[in-house]
Amino acid sequence: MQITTRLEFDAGHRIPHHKSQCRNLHGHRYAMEITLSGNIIELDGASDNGMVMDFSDVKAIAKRCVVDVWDHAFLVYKDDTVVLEFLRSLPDHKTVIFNQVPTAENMAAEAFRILKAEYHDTYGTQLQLERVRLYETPNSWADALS
Ligand SMILES: Nc1nc2c(c(=O)[nH]1)N=C([C@H](O)[C@H](O)COP(=O)(O)OP(=O)(O)OP(=O)(O)O)CN2
Ligand SMILES: [Zn+2]
Repeated sequence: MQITTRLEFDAGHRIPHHKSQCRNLHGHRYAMEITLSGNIIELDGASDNGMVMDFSDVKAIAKRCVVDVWDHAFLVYKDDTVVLEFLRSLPDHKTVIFNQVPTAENMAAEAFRILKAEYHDTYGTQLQLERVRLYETPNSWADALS
């Protein structure tokens, strides 16, 4: 069985050497879909009986580990020195430094890497993270898969 839940956040970024307008500083309303697989919990009386994992618990982990970190931050590539220097000049600015250019692909891969370690198979139901889908716009997304 697979389940998917969706969270949204706002962030700024740029793609430094992009051939077109994405080299400019700009932002997106990102959406992130988390897909988990596992057997359904069968435990009479448990809050999550009949679920792979409670959606609220799936979201709480994704929020704490990724969304709250990236929301209303500027996501900057570590070698984008001119922008990094500028961001460092702003007092208390929320900046997240990426080891790769913050494309939808690299963001999905980074979110997957972070979250994979956070969803634990506590009931022995083979629970595991299957996919992180990161929408950069309503029309374009990247999938990081297990
Ligand atoms: N494979 C990828 N291509 C592009 C990425 C990316 O992360 N992966 N990112 C960008 C830019 O960040 C840009 O902001 C998005 O590009 P684009 O789809 O052209 O933007 P639109 O506003 O035209 O998108 P709509 O879907 O029409 O709203 C570029 N390419
Ligand atoms: Zn963009």
